[in-house]
Amino acid sequence: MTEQGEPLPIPRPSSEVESAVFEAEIVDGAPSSQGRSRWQRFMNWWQRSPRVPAAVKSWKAAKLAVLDFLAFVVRLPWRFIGAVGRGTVAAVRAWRQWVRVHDYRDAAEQSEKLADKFVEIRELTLFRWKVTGAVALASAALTVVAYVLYGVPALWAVGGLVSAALAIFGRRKEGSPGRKPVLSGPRNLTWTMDPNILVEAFRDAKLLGKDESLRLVERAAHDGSGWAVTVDLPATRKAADVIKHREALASALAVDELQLLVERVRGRGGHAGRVFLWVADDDPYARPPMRFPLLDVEQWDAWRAIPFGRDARNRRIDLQLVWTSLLVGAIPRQGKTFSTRIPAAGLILDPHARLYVFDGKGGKDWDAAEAVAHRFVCGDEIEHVEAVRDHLVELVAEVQARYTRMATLDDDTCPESKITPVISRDTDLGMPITAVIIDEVQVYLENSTREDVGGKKSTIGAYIADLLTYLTRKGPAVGIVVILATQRPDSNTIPSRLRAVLGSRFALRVMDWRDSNIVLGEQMNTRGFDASALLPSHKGVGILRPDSETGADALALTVRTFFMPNPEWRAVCERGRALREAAGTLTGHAAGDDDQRAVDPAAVVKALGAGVPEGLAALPEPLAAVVDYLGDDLQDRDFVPTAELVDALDVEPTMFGRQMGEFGCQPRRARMPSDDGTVRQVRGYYTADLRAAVEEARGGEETDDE
Ligand SMILES: Nc1ncnc2c1ncn2[C@@H]1O[C@H](COP(=O)(O)OP(=O)(O)OP(=O)(O)O)[C@@H](O)[C@H]1O
Repeated sequence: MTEQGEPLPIPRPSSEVESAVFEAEIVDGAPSSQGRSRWQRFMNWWQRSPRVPAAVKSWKAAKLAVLDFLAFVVRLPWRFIGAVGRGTVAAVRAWRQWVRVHDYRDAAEQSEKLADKFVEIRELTLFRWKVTGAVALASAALTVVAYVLYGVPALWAVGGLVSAALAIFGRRKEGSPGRKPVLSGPRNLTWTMDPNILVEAFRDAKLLGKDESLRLVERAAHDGSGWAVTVDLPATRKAADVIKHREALASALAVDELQLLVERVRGRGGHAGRVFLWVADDDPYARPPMRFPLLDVEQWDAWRAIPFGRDARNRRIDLQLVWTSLLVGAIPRQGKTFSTRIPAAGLILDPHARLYVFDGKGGKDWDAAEAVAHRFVCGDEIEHVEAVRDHLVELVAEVQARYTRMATLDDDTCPESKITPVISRDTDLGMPITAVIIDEVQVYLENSTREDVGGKKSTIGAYIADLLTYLTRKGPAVGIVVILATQRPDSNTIPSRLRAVLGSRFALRVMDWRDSNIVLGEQMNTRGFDASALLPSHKGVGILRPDSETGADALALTVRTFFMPNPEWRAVCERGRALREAAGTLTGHAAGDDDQRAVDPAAVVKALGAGVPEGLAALPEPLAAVVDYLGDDLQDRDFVPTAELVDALDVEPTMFGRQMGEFGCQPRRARMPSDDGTVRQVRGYYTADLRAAVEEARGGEETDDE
């Protein structure tokens, strides 16, 4: 793939499958319809007939068969020697057991009659030794006679017969104990030569049963910097389970799990049981940093997916931003700011995109963006937090205004009451793609300064969370893109109602699987994606879960982001400014205009309040999310099962239980009718307890305030 090639949002597991499709589609010339139909009938029969060997059904199959045959011929001598060795060991073992009368001895031992049978066993042992001696002498005599009569060829013939017999005796057979060395050699890469080892690895990883096997769709081939193979699982097994148990499979194949890529083959040529495996030759992420491709382009279009990084197979992964939003989470120093600057750079290089850049860290990571940002705040003092709040209020009002304006546009200009590329670039309409990029967003969200929002007591942090939730939920349709980066993605910091609407997620290394799930979504670790398994040395490497709305069909993938150090970032920002100056789109802070637009705060609060119950903004998480979810049910229902809340709020059950406990809400048992009409005991919360906790939380605030 070229650096400037078409975007590759979803890694496609096998180009082989694709090429087969193309071959079938290219039709050269047009034979007469009768001739063609006869030919087609013949081809149809040829392809489908079970009597025609698969190897002669297509060029590809024939090529594979020839390759298989050549590989078989090359491996034959080694396999023969191996089989003779195994046969010798097995034959000696069998003879030893026989000569020592093991079967008889064991039977006597089990019936506790060993002492009675001692004499018999001894006699039998002696007899068998004598037979062994007689056979050995007879064989030796026969060999000598053959040698005398026929010379050296006789020795070769005897040797050949004996070794063939041993090889047959020692051939690999399923379930033949004693033929397998206890300590088999390292498995890594041996499976590329012998598919049986791959099958064994699947069995060891408990992905196949004892009597099940794999079907090789494409034999192992070196592909890029690793080995690739495509297999079909037995009908009862799912590719999703292999992805889930990637770590077990990596262990069975004796490679680091970061080296093993497992993908389900989807679409044409794929099905739910077809798995593509790729095993990197070495650590695919321990390579020199990769230059950001957009450094070489003059300008970019924010509507196009932005080159974000490369996966283990070095395929470019692009990130679609319009219509979605992004949450980046990681522990410090893993590359959070650097990876957030990648999508930001794509937007900066589009002169029609407008940027709101807020940096809660207050360092110099983002200061170059000041030259292009419509609104810019850098710092964590109260005046900075207030400025962020005011800019977001302005933007919420802008979203409302955009919806109103869009309703007046004719169907040709605005066919779906959604922004289009044409609308976003029309300066008269004033609806450019607008990105809100906030680094260390927790600084603003955690600010607990009291704030009166529409006559109700709240905090600035909670208000900013509400504003961001609104922008993330309602903004995409009118061209708003929200990008948030944080080192604390827990539900106390980023309320679950905000997290739930952030479509794309990117988790660099985090402390444990819980944190990983908080960024990537519930249960992602059990589906094989855990950002705590990334190595500290893997800076800029994270798990990307693209928004399903953007058409990505991979659930998530590990990506090494492009690297853009400060001088290059600065150059991008300067180019963005020059582009805006040329296009006449440099506005706001960058153009020296920091005046806030006049906004009706009541209208904004009303907009936020739509769908948000009274006083919700003042409630701490996860209580606010519970109240938000229950709505009128908080009064109407008596009891809510914990499972229902955990499911609806997308929260981690243990942490949720602990947090609810802090508000005095302890889970209790209640009897509830289930779907099948039976009554079951379930754990959950009485709404009376929840209402009391809400009262307490609000009352507590008022007391604090006094
Ligand atoms: N894609 C990358 N490739 C190689 N190195 C990278 C990459 N991204 C980041 N780094 C390195 O990781 C270091 C930390 O990056 P960054 O400052 O973005 O981390 P952070 O998570 O934002 O840290 P903090 O939380 O302290 O702000 C950088 O100094 C950079 O050298």
